[in-house]
Amino acid sequence: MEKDAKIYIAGHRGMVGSAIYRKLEKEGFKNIITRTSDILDLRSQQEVAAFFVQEKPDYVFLAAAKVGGIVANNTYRAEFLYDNLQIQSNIIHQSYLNGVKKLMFLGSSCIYPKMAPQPLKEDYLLTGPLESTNEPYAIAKIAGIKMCDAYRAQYGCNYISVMPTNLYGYNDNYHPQNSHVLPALIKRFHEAKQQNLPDVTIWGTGSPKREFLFADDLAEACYYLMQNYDEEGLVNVGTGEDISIKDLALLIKKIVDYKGDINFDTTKPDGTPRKLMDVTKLHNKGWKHTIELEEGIALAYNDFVSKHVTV
Ligand SMILES: NC(=O)C1=CN([C@@H]2O[C@H](COP(=O)(O)OP(=O)(O)OC[C@H]3O[C@@H](n4cnc5c(N)ncnc54)[C@H](OP(=O)(O)O)[C@@H]3O)[C@@H](O)[C@H]2O)C=CC1
Ligand SMILES: C[C@H]1O[C@H](OP(=O)(O)OP(=O)(O)OC[C@H]2O[C@@H](n3cnc4c(=O)[nH]c(N)nc43)[C@H](O)[C@@H]2O)[C@@H](O)[C@@H](O)C1=O
Repeated sequence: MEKDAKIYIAGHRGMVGSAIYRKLEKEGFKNIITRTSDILDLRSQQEVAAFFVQEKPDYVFLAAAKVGGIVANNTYRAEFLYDNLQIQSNIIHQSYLNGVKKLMFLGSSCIYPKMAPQPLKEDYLLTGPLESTNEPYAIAKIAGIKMCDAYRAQYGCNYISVMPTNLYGYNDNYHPQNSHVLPALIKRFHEAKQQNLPDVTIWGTGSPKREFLFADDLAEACYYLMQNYDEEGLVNVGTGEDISIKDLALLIKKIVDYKGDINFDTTKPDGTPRKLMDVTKLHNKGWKHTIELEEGIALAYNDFVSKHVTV
């Protein structure tokens, strides 16, 4: 990307979009364009078409999506399918019509089959049934990958698909029901400490394993791949290491310095037992994460405390 190129970050107020924005600013890009969802509803074909005709961006980071944790995905199944299909279809198609030079589509590790062998290699896509709690979201994300590939095959568009593992970091969503596990537990342990509560409840059995990447590391990877990767298909972005939810809870408890007990609400879903990314392809392309989990959680916790997040 040329330093004066016009770059559109869709979803720039979100956790990932804001990290990409910071990275591009740090690298000296001055022509970054953004719109909040109240100004531009990316589900609207008319609004997105008018925006692309007006702005004619050179490059697009597609980091806008309907996003949430296991319960949000399972509850708002229609919205996770409709919103994500609309947002990504509108942006990808208008990018084609308006001559965007390169587009990055962000998917998720939940696109892989629930019981796929571990670690998850890129070619396990569409080899088995999906995890039911996030099937609508995963179907939308798989459609996004296939749409990028179809526009590459038929029209020669340089659209790439990046599959991040579970993310956390600055500007995360701390909603008690709709967030992902890591921000949910930061908030719950922090509030339990403040209120001297005797215990904290964790959803599920604690046995599922997840891999976590700090959002600023993902932004570094996105920037690197935008410069150095031009292939069809998908590329995993993660750390290649995972942790059980129980051990994650113990780590957050330690960082927050909460002294009470932990118990488990097994009426809540566990989701996929494990989804560890195989990051061989990413490493072979020349990129590796730098922020380890304990350091990243401390950074996210400080961000949470500094903003006195309320929901
Ligand atoms: N968080 C995670 O653990 C993971 C995320 N991802 C992917 O990364 C990407 C970014 O996720 P993340 O940053 O966490 O999500 P956030 O919820 O933090 O941000 C999503 C952004 O999308 C925008 N958006 C949503 N709906 C609309 C709409 N109808 N019109 C316009 N803008 C809209 C929002 O804009 P506004 O603020 O203006 O309302 C928001 O800034 C997504 O594609 C997600 O699937 C992948 C793997 C894991
Ligand atoms: C990124 C990814 O995010 C979603 O999938 P997920 O990996 O299952 O994400 P999660 O962070 O919500 O849960 C991880 C694990 O943690 C457990 N857990 C414990 N206690 C809490 C808790 O308090 N909140 C949450 N949310 N989970 C908890 C929870 O029961 C589960 O076993 C997808 O829907 C999909 O959208 C997607 O791509």
